[in-house]
Amino acid sequence: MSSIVRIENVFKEYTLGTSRVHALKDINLQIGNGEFLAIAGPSGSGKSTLLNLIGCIDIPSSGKIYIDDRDTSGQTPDQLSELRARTIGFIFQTFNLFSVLSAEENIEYPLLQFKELRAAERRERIVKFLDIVGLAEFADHRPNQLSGGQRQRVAIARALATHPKIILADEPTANLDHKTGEGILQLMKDINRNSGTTFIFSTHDAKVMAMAERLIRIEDGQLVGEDAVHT
Ligand SMILES: Nc1ncnc2c1ncn2[C@@H]1O[C@H](COP(=O)(O)OP(=O)(O)OP(=O)(O)O)[C@@H](O)[C@H]1O
Repeated sequence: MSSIVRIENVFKEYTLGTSRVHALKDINLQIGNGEFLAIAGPSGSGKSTLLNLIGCIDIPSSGKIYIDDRDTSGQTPDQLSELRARTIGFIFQTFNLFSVLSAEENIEYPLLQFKELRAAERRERIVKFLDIVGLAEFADHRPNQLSGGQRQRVAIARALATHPKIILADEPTANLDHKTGEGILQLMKDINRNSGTTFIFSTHDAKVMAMAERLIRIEDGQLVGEDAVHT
């Protein structure tokens, strides 16, 4: 399996007033194309920081990150945002949908940045991904007309619509009840199996961890172990 993400000797520090926070300390990690991987750890352990670095939302203080064999260090902000737009889809714990847009408009929104995509192709993708997440009948509903689980399904469709190689999900089930959260994880897993899209998600929920195929543990900014999960 080729690596879609390669992290080498990555450190991340934040300065807070006069003190320094060592959020990540010497992280080394390779993630294969098509993996379904969970990053688990307590609050403040560095999960979001790690996801933000993989997502090229932030850059390491030192060390290297390769995404799809591209070295992300030394790239301009424009090059990084292009890499992000074409390679990575994001799912957030708070869904982050536009409240004034319908489900289908939310899914279309990231597609508008790709000038080569014509309206007919955008429509095709909206219909396809609404169907995959089981919301074909809710196309014209706004977020406040949808349940939490349905909102996260719209967010999944939106993340998939750009055909990313990697989907990053920071605590995707944190605002959902257990049953709904498990449904969301199962949907992500089905999509991973059917499409080969790599999924990397963070969680501190044991039930969600149990659904991962690979589980890495982070504590106090360091990787402390890995479980192979058999599913
Ligand atoms: N922008 C920032 N400025 C200063 N410190 C930060 C910043 N972002 C994160 N930190 C610190 O870095 C450490 C790791 O935070 P991070 O958000 O990555 O943890 P987490 O595991 O995602 O936690 P949670 O589960 O609570 O979201 C924490 O000590 C946090 O306070």
